[in-house]
Amino acid sequence: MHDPQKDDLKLVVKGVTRTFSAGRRQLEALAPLDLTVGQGEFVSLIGPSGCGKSTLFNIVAGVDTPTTGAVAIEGDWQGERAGKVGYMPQQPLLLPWRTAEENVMLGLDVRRVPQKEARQQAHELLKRFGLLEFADSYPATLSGGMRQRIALLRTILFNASFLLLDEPFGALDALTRITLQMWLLDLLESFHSSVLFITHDVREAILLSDRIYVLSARPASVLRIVDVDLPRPRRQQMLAEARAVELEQELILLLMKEQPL
Ligand SMILES: Nc1ncnc2c1ncn2[C@@H]1O[C@H](COP(=O)(O)OP(=O)(O)OP(=O)(O)O)[C@@H](O)[C@H]1O
Repeated sequence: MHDPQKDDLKLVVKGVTRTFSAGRRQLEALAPLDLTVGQGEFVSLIGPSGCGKSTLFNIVAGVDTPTTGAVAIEGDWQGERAGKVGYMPQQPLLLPWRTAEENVMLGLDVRRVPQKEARQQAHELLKRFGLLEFADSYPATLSGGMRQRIALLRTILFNASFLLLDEPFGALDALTRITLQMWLLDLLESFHSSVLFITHDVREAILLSDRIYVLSARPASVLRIVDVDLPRPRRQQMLAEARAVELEQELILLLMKEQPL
């Protein structure tokens, strides 16, 4: 499958379905699903629990294959997926025997960057994003928010150009979450990354995204595509402005229809 008109897109998901076999039962996780992410775009997926978001991520990352349909990264429908995306799963594992800096270096180790260069790059990144004082700390001594920052830097060093982030702030308290949202925006601005992002938090999706795909209950299909027409750079206070409140209401109403009682 080849569509030259879509070659300038970072990601094209076309007619993707995924059906799991659970014993003699068939479990349909994804209905035919289409979505795109443009170069440098931040796109969020929001939908009810268990609708199939992580399944879609696994397919885009190349960890799983679709039952039907296809995925293209940078216009390439056939090629190997692995290595083309920086994928941060819901519970990213930091290696407990490695310091924060050595964990950040992992993204480069996988790409076989020489140790000295990897350490230098990791060090620079920790410094640029305000984490240098934690460089020699082990994960067990870091707060949840700090661990997520380290995991995000590691993902960026693996592949900064296209990131799949599966609810990276889901387990954090509200204040830490807000701080990390702003930190992430700063990070992405430096790298001009394209991002596909999963969240359950409507306000988070509005603050960060250019576009939001609202997904139905399982099997996931696209209910609506919402353009977030708020200016950038984004600031937390914008969420109180009339347009943001309007978007929030629109999204909540859509999601409530999909939520089982
Ligand atoms: N390997 C598998 N075998 C069988 N069923 C699976 C498999 N992986 C996922 N599922 C099922 O597919 C459905 C979608 O799961 P998925 O984890 O993609 O949802 P999700 O939207 O990411 O959920 P959440 O929002 O809770 O993280 C669920 O019913 C899940 O039980």
